[in-house]
Amino acid sequence: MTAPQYVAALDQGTTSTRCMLFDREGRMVSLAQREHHQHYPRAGWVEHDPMEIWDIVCQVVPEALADAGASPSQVVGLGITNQRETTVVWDRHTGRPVHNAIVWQDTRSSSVLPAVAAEMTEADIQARCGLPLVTYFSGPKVRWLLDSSPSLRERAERGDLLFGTMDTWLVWNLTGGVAGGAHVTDVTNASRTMLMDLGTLDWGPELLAAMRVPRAMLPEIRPTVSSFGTTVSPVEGISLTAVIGDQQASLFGQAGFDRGDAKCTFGTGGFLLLNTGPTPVRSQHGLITTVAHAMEGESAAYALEGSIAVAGSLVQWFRDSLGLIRSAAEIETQALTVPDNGGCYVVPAFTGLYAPHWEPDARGVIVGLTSYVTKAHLCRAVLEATAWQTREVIDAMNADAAAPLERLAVDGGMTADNLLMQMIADFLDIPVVRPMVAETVSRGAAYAAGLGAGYWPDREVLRRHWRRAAEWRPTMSANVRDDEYQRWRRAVELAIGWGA
Ligand SMILES: Nc1ncnc2c1ncn2[C@@H]1O[C@H](COP(=O)(O)OP(=O)(O)O)[C@@H](O)[C@H]1O
Ligand SMILES: O=P(O)(O)OC[C@H](O)CO
Repeated sequence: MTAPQYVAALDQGTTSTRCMLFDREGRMVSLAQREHHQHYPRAGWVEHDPMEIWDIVCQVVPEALADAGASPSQVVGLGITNQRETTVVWDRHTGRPVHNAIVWQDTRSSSVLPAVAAEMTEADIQARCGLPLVTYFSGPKVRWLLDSSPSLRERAERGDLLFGTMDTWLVWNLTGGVAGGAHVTDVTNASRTMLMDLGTLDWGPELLAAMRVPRAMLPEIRPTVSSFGTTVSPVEGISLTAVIGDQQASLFGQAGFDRGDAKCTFGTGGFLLLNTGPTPVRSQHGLITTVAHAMEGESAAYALEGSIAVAGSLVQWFRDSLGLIRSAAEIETQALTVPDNGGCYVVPAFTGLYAPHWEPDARGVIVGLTSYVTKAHLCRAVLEATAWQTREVIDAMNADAAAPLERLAVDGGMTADNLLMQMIADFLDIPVVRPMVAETVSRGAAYAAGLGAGYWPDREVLRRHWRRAAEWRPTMSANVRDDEYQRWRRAVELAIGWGA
């Protein structure tokens, strides 16, 4: 009997790293997962230790293989998916990072934005890369790092330092590191750096000049599904056949291959992506333009994205910083004990507001407090904050897109919360559907890697794996919805500018 074959996904996320193996029917056969530390050296700064993350990768990949009883030769391909924008700079000779990774949520680069804007107008930047000039993306983070030390800039210009998002850092280490690791990224990750020109899908010289990023430190950009090398560590001989940013991966994992397909992932943040097909669509309503995926030999598919910085992380803050709940799931049990928010609204603008506002100076507010308000009302307002933020990005998406979304496909850790899913259906006034497998990020990376390895013949086969697990239909009256939305908007107005 021949040994079974699998495809693997390595998902390096904001809070944890997971490795999963999938079989030909798209079933997950093993999972290994570890969390890494979050470092908050100052208010607004968020860092990860790239060496800790690499160590975790060295644990979870062999563990996932062992869990499935599989040898590396039984894995036809590995797909890497990752938290996007998070910036790593390391020395190509020693393999050591020169600084902790600067995480996508980190706002320290606000200090360099005026200098960038002086070299290139915001409108020009957005026209070239599809992104607003804010701290979220990698380019300003690299500029902050190199501006912070003349010696780092000198080493970067000499070609001694390498830049990468998490995918690049991991592929370089997986393929040998200082002993000849591949310095590569894929087009979805590159589209988040603010350094890639959306027209050419290559590094844009004008953007590099504005961000003062030397070309010598940048990886080669490849299609999402293509050859990224072969692993030499922590296990030998697995082909890296796909790399894809995690939010694009969940669109792919929900079989969102074609124009008009959309999904929203609710994890640390919330990310709504609409596949707009082979032509980039420029938003007039505060969404960003990004690459959805690119298959070797085909033109790229683009997406409109509505990014919400704080979704599940508000629940974590309630649990870990305020200690008001013991587990994330308790937010729902508490919220279910009251019929409404008691007049209270939470706008979690911890790192400013992302789409559709892009207000870096916004800060979190809780409004409507009276002595009537209890912990349960606050818990309800926490969940409503995610649902209203989703309504704002859906409104922007519907205003930009040819046709309004008729239903919303969802995934991510927060979709375990039935009350939240019902709120989203109510606030958006469309059905919300959740697929059977909520692990759509890893699934998307596995799909891409499996297509690259010829494990699956085409995307049609994968589309058949999608199964609906649950659906929530709107039940709220239009009057209540409209009144509540007005109150939410007033709360948002109070948040905007608070941190200026
Ligand atoms: N039952 C729940 N209700 C509300 N939020 C939840 C629930 N379970 C998990 N979460 C939130 O979901 C997030 C984890 O989701 P996950 O998709 O694993 O995130 P990520 O991939 O961004 O690390 C956490 O921020 C957590 O607070
Ligand atoms: O790792 P996640 O799931 O929090 O996703 C983070 C996003 O990629 C940030 O853009």
